[in-house]
Amino acid sequence: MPTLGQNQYGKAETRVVRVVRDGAVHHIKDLSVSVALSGEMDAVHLSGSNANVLTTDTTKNTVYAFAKEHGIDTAEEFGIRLARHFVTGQESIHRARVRVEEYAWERIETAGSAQHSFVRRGQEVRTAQIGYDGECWEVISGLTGLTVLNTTDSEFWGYVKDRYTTLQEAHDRILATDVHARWRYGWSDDTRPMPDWDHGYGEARGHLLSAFAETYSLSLQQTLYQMGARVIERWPEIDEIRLSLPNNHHFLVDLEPFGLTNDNEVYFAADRPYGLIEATVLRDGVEPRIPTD
Ligand SMILES: O=c1[nH]c(=O)c2[nH]c(=O)[nH]c2[nH]1
Repeated sequence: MPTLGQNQYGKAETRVVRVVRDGAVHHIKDLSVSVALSGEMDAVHLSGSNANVLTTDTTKNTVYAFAKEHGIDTAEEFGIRLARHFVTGQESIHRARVRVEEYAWERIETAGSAQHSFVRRGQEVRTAQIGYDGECWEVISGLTGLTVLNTTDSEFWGYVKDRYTTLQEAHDRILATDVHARWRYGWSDDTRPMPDWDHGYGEARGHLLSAFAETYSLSLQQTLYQMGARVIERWPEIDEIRLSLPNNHHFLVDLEPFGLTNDNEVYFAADRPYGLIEATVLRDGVEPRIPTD
């Protein structure tokens, strides 16, 4: 009989919006929560007994009930509360992974006094992944869709040239990317105080942006390393960071047919294909744990 390998189950992408009404001033949290549980699940796969199964419908309901009962402070705190509940609440469940995406809303400031209108903040999404096995915690926070661009201080030359190479060397190019970053906290033991998740997010985001802006880049790879290294050097709570950076190519348009020069002024922004530059940056002596895919 073939062997059952790794398995997990749960409700994916439960969308929960929690409104807190502080008089006329309202606050909003908008999350997508994906739960994956694993444990003693041989029987459900092999014999069809559901006796050990906490249903995915229940995991969805728990997300909504916890939003009401405990509120949503940070994505990380909410994920930790859920993971703890599933692992400690059911004997058959040994491990929980909770992934959270948070969509940021900003208040629309108006002349009047209304405090209940919001606008989505760009494409940026905050992410958190919580792992818990009943003993150790693993918190990987991050962001996607943070789009950045430098109009100078970027070169790319001196690369391998084979018979298929046509790329022209660039001594002053646009460098643009959509930052996808995941960073892993050293915190894993809940007898120790938890990091301040919101503060950590602000620190990591700020260091990523300042390193992107301040690096004179000879390749996106070099910029990536500088961004990751800056987070590791400046934020001691983070042990590992993985960055995935698409190279959003900006090609100079040939204006010669129109009798015009193009002195690094007019570009064609290509959306695909794109170079994809990915790497992990680690604190010295730390083992990598963030998945590479
Ligand atoms: O920063 C870059 N790194 C590359 O590896 C690469 N390859 C390429 O075609 N353009 C670029 N730019």
